[in-house]
Amino acid sequence: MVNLLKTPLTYAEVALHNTIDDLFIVIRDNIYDVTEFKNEHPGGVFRLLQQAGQDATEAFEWNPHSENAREILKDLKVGTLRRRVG
Ligand code: HEM
Repeated sequence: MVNLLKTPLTYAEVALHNTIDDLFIVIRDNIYDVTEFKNEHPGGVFRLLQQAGQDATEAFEWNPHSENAREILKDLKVGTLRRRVG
Protein backbone atom coordinates (compact mmCIF):
# COMPACT_ATOMS: atom_id res chain seq x y z
CA MET A 1 0.00 0.00 0.00
CA VAL A 2 2.74 2.45 -0.91
CA ASN A 3 1.99 6.00 -2.02
CA LEU A 4 -1.69 5.57 -2.80
CA LEU A 5 -1.94 9.33 -2.64
CA LYS A 6 -0.71 10.74 -5.92
CA THR A 7 0.35 14.07 -4.52
CA PRO A 8 1.87 14.80 -1.12
CA LEU A 9 -0.59 16.16 1.44
CA THR A 10 -0.24 19.21 3.64
CA TYR A 11 -0.80 18.95 7.39
CA ALA A 12 -4.15 20.66 6.91
CA GLU A 13 -5.20 17.85 4.59
CA VAL A 14 -3.84 15.09 6.83
CA ALA A 15 -5.74 16.63 9.73
CA LEU A 16 -9.05 15.85 7.99
CA HIS A 17 -8.36 12.12 8.52
CA ASN A 18 -8.85 12.24 12.25
CA THR A 19 -11.71 9.87 13.01
CA ILE A 20 -11.91 6.25 14.09
CA ASP A 21 -13.10 5.27 10.60
CA ASP A 22 -10.58 7.37 8.70
CA LEU A 23 -7.38 7.62 10.68
CA PHE A 24 -4.08 8.93 9.34
CA ILE A 25 -0.93 9.66 11.32
CA VAL A 26 2.40 11.16 10.29
CA ILE A 27 5.78 9.78 11.31
CA ARG A 28 8.85 11.50 9.94
CA ASP A 29 7.04 13.11 7.03
CA ASN A 30 5.46 9.85 5.93
CA ILE A 31 1.68 9.45 6.08
CA TYR A 32 0.21 6.22 7.41
CA ASP A 33 -3.37 4.98 7.23
CA VAL A 34 -3.91 3.17 10.53
CA THR A 35 -7.69 2.79 10.17
CA GLU A 36 -7.50 -1.01 9.95
CA PHE A 37 -4.32 -1.49 11.95
CA LYS A 38 -5.55 0.39 15.02
CA ASN A 39 -7.43 -2.65 16.31
CA GLU A 40 -4.30 -4.79 16.06
CA HIS A 41 -1.97 -2.29 17.70
CA PRO A 42 -0.40 -3.92 20.80
CA GLY A 43 -0.23 -0.44 22.34
CA GLY A 44 -3.99 -0.04 21.94
CA VAL A 45 -6.44 1.88 19.77
CA PHE A 46 -6.48 4.90 22.03
CA ARG A 47 -2.82 5.78 21.57
CA LEU A 48 -3.31 5.92 17.82
CA LEU A 49 -6.55 7.88 18.14
CA GLN A 50 -4.78 10.43 20.30
CA GLN A 51 -2.46 11.14 17.35
CA ALA A 52 -5.21 11.12 14.70
CA GLY A 53 -4.46 13.47 11.83
CA GLN A 54 -1.28 14.66 13.55
CA ASP A 55 2.46 14.16 13.76
CA ALA A 56 2.98 10.99 15.82
CA THR A 57 6.78 10.91 15.47
CA GLU A 58 7.51 11.73 19.10
CA ALA A 59 4.80 9.42 20.40
CA PHE A 60 6.09 6.59 18.23
CA GLU A 61 9.66 7.08 19.45
CA TRP A 62 8.55 7.55 23.07
CA ASN A 63 7.82 3.83 23.11
CA PRO A 64 10.84 2.19 21.52
CA HIS A 65 9.25 0.15 18.73
CA SER A 66 10.79 -3.03 17.33
CA GLU A 67 12.01 -3.79 13.82
CA ASN A 68 8.74 -5.66 13.34
CA ALA A 69 6.80 -2.48 14.12
CA ARG A 70 8.88 -0.62 11.52
CA GLU A 71 8.11 -3.33 8.96
CA ILE A 72 4.39 -2.91 9.65
CA LEU A 73 4.79 0.82 9.07
CA LYS A 74 6.01 0.18 5.53
CA ASP A 75 2.75 -1.59 4.72
CA LEU A 76 0.65 1.22 6.18
CA LYS A 77 2.29 4.02 4.24
CA VAL A 78 -0.06 5.87 1.90
CA GLY A 79 1.95 8.95 1.06
CA THR A 80 4.27 11.72 2.10
CA LEU A 81 3.84 15.07 3.72
CA ARG A 82 4.18 18.30 1.79
CA ARG A 83 5.78 20.92 3.94
CA ARG A 84 5.30 24.52 3.05
CA VAL A 85 8.45 26.14 1.79
CA GLY A 86 9.49 29.62 2.79
C1 HEM B 1 1.47 3.11 12.74
C2 HEM B 1 2.16 3.36 13.84
C3 HEM B 1 2.48 2.28 14.84
C4 HEM B 1 2.78 0.95 14.63
C5 HEM B 1 2.92 0.22 13.30
C6 HEM B 1 2.96 0.37 15.94
C7 HEM B 1 3.25 -0.96 16.17
C8 HEM B 1 3.46 -1.54 17.40
C9 HEM B 1 3.87 -2.91 17.63
C10 HEM B 1 4.11 -3.95 16.54
C11 HEM B 1 3.98 -3.07 18.96
C12 HEM B 1 4.43 -4.36 19.71
C13 HEM B 1 5.85 -4.16 20.24
C14 HEM B 1 6.86 -3.91 19.14
O1 HEM B 1 6.94 -4.73 18.19
O2 HEM B 1 7.56 -2.88 19.21
C15 HEM B 1 3.63 -1.81 19.59
C16 HEM B 1 3.60 -1.57 20.94
C17 HEM B 1 3.33 -0.37 21.53
N1 HEM B 1 3.04 0.82 20.89
FE1 HEM B 1 2.91 1.07 18.90
N2 HEM B 1 2.79 1.33 16.90
C18 HEM B 1 2.50 2.51 16.26
C19 HEM B 1 2.25 3.73 16.84
C20 HEM B 1 2.29 3.98 18.18
C21 HEM B 1 2.04 5.27 18.78
C22 HEM B 1 1.72 6.56 18.01
C23 HEM B 1 2.12 5.12 20.11
C24 HEM B 1 1.88 6.23 21.08
C25 HEM B 1 2.42 6.34 22.23
C26 HEM B 1 2.43 3.71 20.39
C27 HEM B 1 2.60 3.13 21.62
C28 HEM B 1 2.88 1.80 21.84
C29 HEM B 1 3.05 1.21 23.17
C30 HEM B 1 2.93 1.96 24.50
C31 HEM B 1 3.34 -0.14 22.96
C32 HEM B 1 3.62 -1.19 24.05
C33 HEM B 1 2.39 -1.95 24.38
C34 HEM B 1 2.66 -2.97 25.48
O3 HEM B 1 3.60 -3.75 25.32
O4 HEM B 1 1.94 -2.94 26.46
N3 HEM B 1 2.52 3.06 19.17
N4 HEM B 1 3.32 -0.90 18.61
